[in-house]
Amino acid sequence: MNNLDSPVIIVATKNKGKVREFAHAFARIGKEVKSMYDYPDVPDVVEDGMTFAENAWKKAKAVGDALGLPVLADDSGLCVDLLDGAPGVYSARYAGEGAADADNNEKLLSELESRKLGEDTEQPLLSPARFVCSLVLYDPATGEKLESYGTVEGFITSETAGCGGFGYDPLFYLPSYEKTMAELSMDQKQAISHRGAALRDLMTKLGG
Ligand SMILES: O=c1nc[nH]c2c1ncn2[C@H]1C[C@H](O)[C@@H](COP(=O)(O)OP(=O)(O)OP(=O)(O)O)O1
Ligand SMILES: [Mg+2]
Repeated sequence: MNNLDSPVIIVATKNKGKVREFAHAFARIGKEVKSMYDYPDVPDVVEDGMTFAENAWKKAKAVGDALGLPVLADDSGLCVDLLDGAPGVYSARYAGEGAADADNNEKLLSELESRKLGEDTEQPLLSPARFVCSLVLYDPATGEKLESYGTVEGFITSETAGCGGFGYDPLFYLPSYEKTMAELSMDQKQAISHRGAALRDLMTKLGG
């Protein structure tokens, strides 16, 4: 598998936050990122897998085969201990199909608050949680598939803070920074995030 030799990396995503992060990461090694916004005719992929890895593979396979070009797919999400790992693979549609990030964040807080009835709801850190990212690089010419994985541990906090990042970042608190993920710079997020870790894992597996 040597498709990272190409000057253009196609990422099988319509998430603009992911596109920004991949563009930033790959720019460091002189690569341009294209996304599904550059290939509007590629149909949406049904993400009905039971795991992040399964969904990443579904996206990579469907888009790679449709384009006849190597692609990178990302399936990621948030797993919250107090919610037994939810929203997990349902993170993007936690508040319903087509939900906006703000709706999902609100749903997360209301679910956590309802679980904590009778306890001290004033406490700012509601539950330990982790972000998870599965990446799949797929080359339809050879059928080769390379998988990587990354996580980051934190806590869900009771009030949103910060306007960087995307998704659940404003509620994801990192004790070592005393900040939410949305208060970090893109470089800081990349250094510690599930996506940054999965990208480093991928680079290692590609041999550098
Ligand atoms: O770094 C992150 N910071 C905050 N939230 C995040 C992050 N990474 C994933 N998430 C959340 C957002 C979304 O609710 C779900 C991903 O769902 P996921 O299906 O992988 O992506 P998506 O539907 O937004 O775009 P696409 O499938 O086209 O890649 O997890
Ligand atoms: Mg999705």
